[in-house]
Amino acid sequence: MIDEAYALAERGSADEAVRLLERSGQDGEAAAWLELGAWFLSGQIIRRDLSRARECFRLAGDGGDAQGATLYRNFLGIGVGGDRDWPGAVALLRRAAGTDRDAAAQLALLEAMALDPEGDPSTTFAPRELSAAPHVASFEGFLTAAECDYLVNLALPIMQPSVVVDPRSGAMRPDPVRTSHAAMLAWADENPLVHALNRRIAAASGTAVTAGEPLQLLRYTPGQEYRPHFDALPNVTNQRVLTMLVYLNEDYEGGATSFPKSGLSYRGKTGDALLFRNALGDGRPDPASLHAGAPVTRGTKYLASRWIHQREFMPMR
Ligand SMILES: O=C(O)CCC(=O)C(=O)O
Ligand SMILES: [Fe+2]
Repeated sequence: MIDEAYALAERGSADEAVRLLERSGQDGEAAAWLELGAWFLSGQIIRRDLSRARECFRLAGDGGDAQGATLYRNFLGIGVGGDRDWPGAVALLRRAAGTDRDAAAQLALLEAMALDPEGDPSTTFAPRELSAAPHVASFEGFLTAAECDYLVNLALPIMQPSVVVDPRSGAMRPDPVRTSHAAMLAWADENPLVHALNRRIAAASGTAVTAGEPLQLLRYTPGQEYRPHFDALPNVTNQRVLTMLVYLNEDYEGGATSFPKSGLSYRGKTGDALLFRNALGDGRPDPASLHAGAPVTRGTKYLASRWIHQREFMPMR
């Protein structure tokens, strides 16, 4: 039936393909709702419609599809395709935790956090200033060791060679400047635990959580590095003004984050975070923000990286 829907869409009958998936969904085929939700989310076969995607994932989950249930819960926790309902997302997580090990792991970590009813940290963060130009600050013990382990285990099965933004075309492509592997936690992978960590990053950096690009989890094995580069992009109107890095482990050698213009070099312990400013007041890249991840010489370095823009990065409706 899903093959049939694809065949219809390829022949130009996308509306008919949608109706076919809807009919199978109504007949109890939960996988049809999941498929249709994916179509509405990607926008490749039919026009992107995030609220319809969210509704399809809800129907898939209600029909017993575990992936649909996960996607609906993630969208509810973030606020994609409709109102954000944090208590609702946590309640769904609690209901799933009996049979779903990942849901149980998320719930245990969330319950150990001091969060307000919206999922924002109820504590404040004290940065330690490391350098004024470029502006760099650290937050020691920003994530717990258990939170770091959770992120590493989440990333391992979905790691891909890292990409960079091509400054001419704007497209993402692999480049020898960045030889690590990375997992990008887009909305579908931004589960309530990841979302709570993104809100912690937003609170500590004094930014809106919607201004962040998807959290990236990076893995560097010996010889891999991120050569000197700027996170800020030339000629954009919604600049990547800040970067937050969180060091997820410490049992490796080499791999320090360094700022060649100021001579600052930082190697966080497990759970430490580094926040730096990439742009000048007017949004132009700050030349002093040049930085690098030095080659790892032994062991494996795991890092979480979040690029933060001036305004909302991607509309959620
Ligand atoms: O690996 C590092 O220490 C630097 C990572 C980095 O520069 C980035 O993710 O933008
Ligand atoms: Fe960077």
